[in-house]
Amino acid sequence: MLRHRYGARAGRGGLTGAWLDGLVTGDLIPGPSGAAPALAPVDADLVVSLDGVTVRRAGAALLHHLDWQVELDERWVVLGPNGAGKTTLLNLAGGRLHPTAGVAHVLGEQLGRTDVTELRTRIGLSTAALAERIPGDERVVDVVVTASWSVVGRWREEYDSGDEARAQALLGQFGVAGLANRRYGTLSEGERKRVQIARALMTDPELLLLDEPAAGLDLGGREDLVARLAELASDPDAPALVLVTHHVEEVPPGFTHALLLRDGDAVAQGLLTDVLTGDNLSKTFGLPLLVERHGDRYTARAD
Ligand SMILES: Nc1ncnc2c1ncn2[C@@H]1O[C@H](COP(=O)(O)OP(=O)(O)OP(=O)(O)O)[C@@H](O)[C@H]1O
Repeated sequence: MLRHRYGARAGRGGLTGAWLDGLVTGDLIPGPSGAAPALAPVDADLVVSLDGVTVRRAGAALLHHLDWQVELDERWVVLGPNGAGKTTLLNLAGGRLHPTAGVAHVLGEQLGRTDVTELRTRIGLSTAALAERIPGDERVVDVVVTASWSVVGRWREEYDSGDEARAQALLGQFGVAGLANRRYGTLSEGERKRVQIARALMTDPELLLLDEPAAGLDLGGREDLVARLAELASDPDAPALVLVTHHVEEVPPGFTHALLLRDGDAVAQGLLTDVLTGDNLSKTFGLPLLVERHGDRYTARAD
């Protein structure tokens, strides 16, 4: 079992692992015997780089020839209707699945040519599928601390006081320190979401992927979570962030970029202020929408 090494992240200095040593832009990394050589990523600051990526399942393209790049200091929101391919994209960026076609690099590693077990230790992922696996009788602090060993459900793994202290601090960062000794199953949906994000941050990841973190929250819970994510987004030491949502109201201040997906295709992508327009959102959701910006927040309604 592979233990995460939290705190090992070397600031925001870029991906300077040995794999890049001696390589220049466009150099070829030798592939496995018989396989085509892989192109090195062009920029060491790229956290995610998709080049013509397609993901097919049961004959359907869940993602279709997608080009997308996330840099170290960027905070992305991925918006789109049900079935657009958002979770598929997060699972790809999280090293949970490989492209059917095209080339995907995550944290400098090419999917399909790297040990994803190692890669996953560098990525914080919070999805409904992972949340469903958390035992209801687990202590909240254990839900967070067990991320160190990539397990859900504390068993015989060993943790030291530093692990527990970090888990407590993260729970505090998300306003749920007082719940540390409660059973996870007794928490409200809003409290669970915050615990899940604290868990995803436990390993000091270089990339944090959040799938619909505000889903199921009431208005107060949503606003509280949006404020806490805005705080995270403004922290220069925070990992690169990718947040999936259906609602522009859930875009936290400080997020910098947006990708709009529909039926596995990118409708628009780039700077948030350029991308979150009525035209783009209307194409994405398939109905005429009016999008308004109020300071650093957005609203949308049928036009
Ligand atoms: N293993 C699979 N086999 C066949 N189709 C799949 C598979 N996994 C996902 N799909 C389909 O791919 C499409 C995209 O799924 P995905 O979960 O990525 O969408 P999404 O944008 O996250 O949707 P939602 O907003 O409803 O969560 C959906 O139509 C889904 O039914």
